Amino acid sequence: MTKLLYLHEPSVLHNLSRRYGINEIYTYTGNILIAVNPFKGLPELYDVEVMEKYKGAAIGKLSPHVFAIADIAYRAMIDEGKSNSILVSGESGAGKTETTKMLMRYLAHLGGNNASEGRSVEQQVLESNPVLEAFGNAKTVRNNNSSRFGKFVEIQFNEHGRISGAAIRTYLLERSRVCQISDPERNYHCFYLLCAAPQEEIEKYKLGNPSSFHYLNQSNCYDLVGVNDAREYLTTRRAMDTVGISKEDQEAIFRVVAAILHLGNINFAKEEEADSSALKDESSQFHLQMTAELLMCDPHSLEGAICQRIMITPEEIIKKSLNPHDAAVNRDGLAKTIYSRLFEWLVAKINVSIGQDPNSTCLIGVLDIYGFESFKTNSFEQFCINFTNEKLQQHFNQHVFKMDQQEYVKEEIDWSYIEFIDNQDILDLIEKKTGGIIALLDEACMFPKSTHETFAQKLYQTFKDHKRFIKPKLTRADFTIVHYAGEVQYQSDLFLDKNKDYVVPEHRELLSASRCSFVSGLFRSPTEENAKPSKFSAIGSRLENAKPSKFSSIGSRFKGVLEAIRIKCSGYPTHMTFSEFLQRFGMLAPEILRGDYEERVACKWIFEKMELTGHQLGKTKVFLRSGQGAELDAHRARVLRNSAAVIQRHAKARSDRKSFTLQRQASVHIQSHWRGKRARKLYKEKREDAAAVKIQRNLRRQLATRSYNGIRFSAVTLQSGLRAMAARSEFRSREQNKAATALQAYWRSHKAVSDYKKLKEASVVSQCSMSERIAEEETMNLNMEEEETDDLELSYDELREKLEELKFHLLSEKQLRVRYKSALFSIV
Ligand SMILES: Nc1ncnc2c1ncn2[C@@H]1O[C@H](COP(=O)(O)OP(=O)(O)OP(=O)(O)O)[C@@H](O)[C@H]1O
Repeated sequence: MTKLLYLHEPSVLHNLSRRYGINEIYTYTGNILIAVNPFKGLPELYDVEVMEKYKGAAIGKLSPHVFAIADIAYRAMIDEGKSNSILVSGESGAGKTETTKMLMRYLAHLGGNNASEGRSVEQQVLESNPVLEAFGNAKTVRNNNSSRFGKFVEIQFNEHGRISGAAIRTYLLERSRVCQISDPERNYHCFYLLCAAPQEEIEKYKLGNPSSFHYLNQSNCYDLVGVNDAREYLTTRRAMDTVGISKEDQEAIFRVVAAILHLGNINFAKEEEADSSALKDESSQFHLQMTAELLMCDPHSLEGAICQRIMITPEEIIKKSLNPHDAAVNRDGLAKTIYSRLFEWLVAKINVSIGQDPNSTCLIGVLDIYGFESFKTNSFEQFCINFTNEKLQQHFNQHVFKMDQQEYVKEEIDWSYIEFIDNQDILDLIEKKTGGIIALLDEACMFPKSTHETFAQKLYQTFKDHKRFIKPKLTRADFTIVHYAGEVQYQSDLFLDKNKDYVVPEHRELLSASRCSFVSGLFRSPTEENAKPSKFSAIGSRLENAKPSKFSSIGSRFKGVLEAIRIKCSGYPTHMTFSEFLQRFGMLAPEILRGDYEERVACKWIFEKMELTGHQLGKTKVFLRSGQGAELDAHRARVLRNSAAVIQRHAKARSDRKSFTLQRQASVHIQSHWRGKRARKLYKEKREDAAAVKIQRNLRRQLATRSYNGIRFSAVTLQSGLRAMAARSEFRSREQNKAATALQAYWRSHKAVSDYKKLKEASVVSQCSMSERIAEEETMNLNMEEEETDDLELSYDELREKLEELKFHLLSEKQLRVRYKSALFSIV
């Protein structure tokens, strides 16, 4: 925004709307971040990756973002060891609460713990939100879940930059809402939640439809679109459990909430006696009974505390009856007191549950407070809110501008006075100890006879010539203040009642005597105890404490934004002493640092080297134009980055070398082991192979031997078989030969026998024939010669001899036969 060529409302608006059109909802204005509510989820804008990107990133390097603001606050806290605060401001519905949550999420991301021991602090802060919202938020015209209180969340860090505790402080709870609402708004969520509670609780507290209660039926809005009150009731109960509120305390809390609803239904009627009132009807009687029952106090005392007022005068104590109107105002006062005490109790309980770190060195505060408000009807709440914003604006002016200009004079630098809206006169008008609006209001509250009209008259009288105060025409009790952001007309009618924040003594007496320790405990705060009964702590005067320690804001009323841009562009927002400057930026020119130069000269040289112009060098300080600090920081970051790179390179090289050597050693070790193992394995394998070869060889040999033996055996067997066969065949053939020989012999002998027989037969035949022939011849011879008969006889003898020879031959044939038989037998 500070770089816009023309700086006026249209160009700023145009810039914002163009950026909004491309979902760039954030815009920088110097160190202020303007956030435009997108009214739609942009989850990609807030995820963890985005957080990581913004971690330590130089401002302006990335798109403007709420994380960048949190990052600056955190880094500054770590670097300088100083606490920081971030102010989140804007009108209702602008997105303050959402932005606060984002800031806390980012801070938790940077400094969060691992939460190894139960829930982390940041988690507990976020978990307490539903409780705070149920009791401190309500539907307004602009926001269905509008926070009706200001909040300062203090996140404490330990020396290591880790979150070590947190505290929530609340401001300006809108008390009047408890008794008064206008259509279409709602009262605090908790009333509707309780009316939607489970049936047994409804019966226990004698509740019913919200429309039956005066404090709720002043508006026609009972339900919220998309919100289920019954479910929200259970969620709130669960959140109460988480925060550590016991079941008894929870029961007491809702009993008190129910009592307030019944209290609102107690109505009054005029008594016969002037200026006195009594309960209007039976219904009021019932509600009084119920209120007393729920608050566990005496119903008569309750009635007395509402319808009467005790006046303490130096002479005596007077009990004054109140008229019905005043009794109703008194009743509402009691309701508001109880409710605000209840809210304070819840905040205190949450703080105990979250836990503070007493040793915390630094903190980051996030102040979530309404911005400037101007409505059709502006009452005391708007007055307080606008006063707060005036104070914040003053702080901003002081911080950025007023103090600067004083410094310029002191440092004798060249500068021209820059006009700026100094709101000191408005602050004087409001808060001046004597005669300021708040002082006059407190004064009016102290006088029983004062009315808002007498108060207004006093204002008109006192400030008739004040240029920031206007008495509007045609009104008797309104007044207008010209705030830095514009004119606002206030209606003073409820100023007195709303400013009376003191607890009426009768109310305190009544409730501190409650049989319920929770209720009596609400009215037993040490500060209250010490307070004098006649004094009260007016809300208006208490506001002065709302001061953040350092200004770093997000958003502002539009006029404030323009003013901020203008101031940013015109002055010298950054100053630092020469030595601070040299300490921070000396590294940009180390050669100068090494020389023994005067500090001022050294600073000048650095500017020359960086080719920066527009700055100023005072007597002891350097004054930088807007953006020059960031520019120098960017150079410094570059030098640091480069140095860091060199250091890292060396460190990495060293550590790498070391780890390399170690690794090498280790790998050698491993390799040698490996080789040894491998060698052993190989050797083993070889041995196994060799053994296998040997076994195989042996086996083969065995096999060969066995088969050789087998073959030999077979051969021998075969041979012997063959031989036996041969022998047998030889033997057989010999036997056969023998037999054949025998046979032949036999055959021959047989043949010889047969031949012999044949021969014998032939010889017999021939002999016979011969004998016959001889006989014939002899017969012939005998016949012829007688003497030849003797010869024949002789020849017969001879024949007989021959026969004898043949017989001999026959004998030998027998022998042959025997021989043959024996030969035959041996063959077989
Ligand atoms: N950054 C955001 N992204 C998306 N929606 C947002 C964002 N900021 C605000 N909203 C929407 O706007 C609504 C109102 O925001 P929020 O309650 O934070 O306003 P507020 O300024 O705290 O209002 P009030 O002063 O009334 O409490 C939220 O409920 C949410 O829907």
